[in-house]
Amino acid sequence: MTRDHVPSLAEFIDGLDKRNPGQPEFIQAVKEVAESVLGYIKAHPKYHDHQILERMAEPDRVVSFRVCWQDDEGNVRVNRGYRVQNNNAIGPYKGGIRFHPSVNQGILKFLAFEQTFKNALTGLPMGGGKGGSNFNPKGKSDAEIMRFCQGFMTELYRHVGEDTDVPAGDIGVGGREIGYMFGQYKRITNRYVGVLTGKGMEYGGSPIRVEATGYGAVYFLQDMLKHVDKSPEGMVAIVSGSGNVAQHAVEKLLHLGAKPVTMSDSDGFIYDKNGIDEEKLAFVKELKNKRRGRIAEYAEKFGAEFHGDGATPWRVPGQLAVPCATQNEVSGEDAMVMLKNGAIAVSEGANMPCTLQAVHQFQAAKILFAPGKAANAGGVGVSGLEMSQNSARITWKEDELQRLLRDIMQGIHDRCVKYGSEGEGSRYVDYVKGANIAGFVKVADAMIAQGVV
Ligand SMILES: NC(=O)C1=CN([C@@H]2O[C@H](COP(=O)(O)OP(=O)(O)OC[C@H]3O[C@@H](n4cnc5c(N)ncnc54)[C@H](OP(=O)(O)O)[C@@H]3O)[C@@H](O)[C@H]2O)C=CC1
Ligand SMILES: O=C(O)CCC(=O)C(=O)O
Repeated sequence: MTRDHVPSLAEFIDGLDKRNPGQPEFIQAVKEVAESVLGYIKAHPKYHDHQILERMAEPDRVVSFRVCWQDDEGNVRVNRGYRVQNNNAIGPYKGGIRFHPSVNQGILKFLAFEQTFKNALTGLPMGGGKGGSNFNPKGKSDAEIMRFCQGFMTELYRHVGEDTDVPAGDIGVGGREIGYMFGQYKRITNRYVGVLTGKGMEYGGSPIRVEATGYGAVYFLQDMLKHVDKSPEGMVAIVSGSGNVAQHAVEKLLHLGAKPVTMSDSDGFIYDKNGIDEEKLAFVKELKNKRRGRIAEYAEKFGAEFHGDGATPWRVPGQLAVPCATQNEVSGEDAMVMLKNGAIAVSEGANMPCTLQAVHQFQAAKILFAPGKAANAGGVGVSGLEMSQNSARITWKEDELQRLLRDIMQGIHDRCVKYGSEGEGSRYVDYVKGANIAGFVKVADAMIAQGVV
């Protein structure tokens, strides 16, 4: 690539594809960003001179390791663990750990790349990383989970630290797993530091970290609606997932007077025409967080519909959609049906839940569409605040954190509007473009200031 030739999208993706074979999710995540920023790079040649996008799309480091553990029958089991440290131009690497059988290097590279932009959007000093393992926590006993977490941290501890890389939870990793990993880090290093976020309140956690991702995604939805003089009150909301993010998205939708009617897990989804209320949500929390059961039980208990065989809820009519399960759960076809059914706003609680085809459908229809790197940044935002509290060895009050989360989400919305507005005479904001350019500029300027490294 010559210095005076900014690559076309096709040229850029062709090179990326060749360098990253068999990693479709990573290519997809980078392509979505490249679609937004290549024009901006053309207009600001310093970013091309410094090869910023090419550098951002090549992780600083990918660590892969063996995790050995023993199951309850005494069998030795082997899994693969990873940490992808994508970019630390604006702060220590930061991002969750995922335990799911689908985890591979390409999926973690996509998540670490997204995280770099997301963390920049929060306005806090955090670089981007992500880790995980192909370990399947489903059906494992508590003792097996503990032994696996200890095995995972026995290698990971060399690569993380409160000023180096600070992991947190993600799919399959919640408070229980963070506790076991924190205990093992402390045992190996004999140091009591904020090396992980999402910790329990008894040992350095932050108020509202548990709620922050789901609440934040709904705050972002509220801000997008407010920008066009609307509010979520009275609107029907389609939610997927039933884990941490989905539960708190449903909770905040209820606070704001919306009517959530669906939730899901990998077996299928429930459709409750009467609406999921506080009491029904309390049942889901107990089912998923304590008994670790399946969402189908909701349908039996409350007489709602259950659609099995891994069905997703996107054909259920509703004005609002908050996908909170996993990547690529909303196809282009789903998007068409949602638009036909009257969807006016989509806020991605999960990371990249919409395929690129779905994103293009929403952009073409000019509905309100918030990409995950903007909409679900509340979780990592409060993680950043947990890091600050740990450094100062204090815990702030819950209402202060509630206020700070609201401010962070408002700040992200404003940054998206700054770079994603269509211009005079139009109120339409392309939040994908806005989030990508705002995140890019912040990281890019820091990289340029720090030289060719
Ligand atoms: N936790 C956080 O703070 C943040 C999470 N996110 C993103 O939000 C999403 C959900 O995370 P979180 O709620 O923490 O995870 P949880 O593990 O708490 O819940 C995940 C939910 O998604 C479902 N799910 C997972 N994988 C699949 C799949 N392949 N197909 C269908 N359903 C699936 C799970 O069902 P089942 O139990 O059957 O697998 C479960 O209902 C992820 O994309 C994550 O990256 C983003 C920002 C922060
Ligand atoms: O809280 C964190 O550090 C990261 C949360 C996360 O994994 C994400 O934002 O996708």
